Amino acid sequence: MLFNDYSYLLRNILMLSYLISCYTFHAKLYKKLRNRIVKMSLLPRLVSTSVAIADHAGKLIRDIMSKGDLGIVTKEHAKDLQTKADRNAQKCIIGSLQKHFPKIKIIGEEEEEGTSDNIVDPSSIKVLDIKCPPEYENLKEEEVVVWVDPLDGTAEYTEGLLDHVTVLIGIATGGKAIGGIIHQPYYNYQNPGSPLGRTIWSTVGGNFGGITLQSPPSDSFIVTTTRSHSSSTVNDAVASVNPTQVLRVGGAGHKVLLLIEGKAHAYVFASPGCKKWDTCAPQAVLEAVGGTLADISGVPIPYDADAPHRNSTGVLAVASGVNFTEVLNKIPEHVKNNLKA
Ligand SMILES: Nc1ncnc2c1ncn2[C@@H]1O[C@H](COP(=O)(O)O)[C@@H](O)[C@H]1OP(=O)(O)O
Ligand SMILES: [Mg+2]
Ligand SMILES: [Mg+2]
Ligand SMILES: [Mg+2]
Repeated sequence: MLFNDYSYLLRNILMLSYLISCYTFHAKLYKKLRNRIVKMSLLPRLVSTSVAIADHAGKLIRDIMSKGDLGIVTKEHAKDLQTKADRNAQKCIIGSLQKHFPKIKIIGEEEEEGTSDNIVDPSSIKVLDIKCPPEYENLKEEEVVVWVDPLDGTAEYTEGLLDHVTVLIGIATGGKAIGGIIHQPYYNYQNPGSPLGRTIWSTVGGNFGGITLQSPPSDSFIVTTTRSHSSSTVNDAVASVNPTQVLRVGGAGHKVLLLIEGKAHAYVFASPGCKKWDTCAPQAVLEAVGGTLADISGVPIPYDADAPHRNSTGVLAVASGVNFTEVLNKIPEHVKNNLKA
């Protein structure tokens, strides 16, 4: 009896010391990771944190779709939709960015402000191997503008074209896009067994991750453009660059991923429909891999806090290795002038 009591006590002591050592180990690891992220300069810290935030927003987007009540409303016109997923993802992204970076300027597509629910837990932030170009080593929060599109490809989301959907977080300073996060919440959704969703990140002049750069075929010229916001000017611009194939797909983020993965040579959108939150993150990711994105006349798009939200002069982008000027020179004057008017 006495022996049993002792062995019971001994077992409990061993168990308790095991639990304490596990706790101490994890607490030390957590502290080490936190210290690493706190010691990083602002740009890599903002990119690493935004990757975790975009992943979390992607989960919210999938949850809303799986529950089936999308809460669709129209905004400025019949083809300008908003769902509960756009609203909830925006609240999560803005709330989380404000909590971690209180002094940065954040401009989001939707009216929703950040809330304290669904804030990204610091333990979900992984320290990624992000290179900070030397000119941004001493960047301050007050100098940064973040353009947020909580759900790009809303029309396609409502129609079940789920791989067209992305979450876009674009980081800008001095009017330039310098970092981007593109999260594709439904990547692989048609390949059960493969990991669902992926996140691509970049710093311009630094590095990128989450995607493998591939060159488009050299014996064709594939153009990607809108599927849900077409017009005669949009179609004239596409025809003018003599495509061998036209991929009409949704979302600015999705189209730029096609350029990076070698599935298209150029993205041509001669329409004032895209806004700064549609292009900032895609531009930063595309430029980090050697591609180019500007307006339909080749003029750089400004990303300062006071820049007009609308990209009224359209979008023209090419994959890495494609000559931007050659494509630009084929865009007719009447297309450029239509957008200037
Ligand atoms: N006419 C428009 N009205 C509202 N949003 C537009 C319009 N044209 C483009 N967009 C935005 O730009 C993205 C890319 O355009 P498209 O898919 O037509 O090529 C769209 O997914 C949409 O972003 P969002 O879905 O975030 O509202
Ligand atoms: Mg929208
Ligand atoms: Mg968008
Ligand atoms: Mg959107």
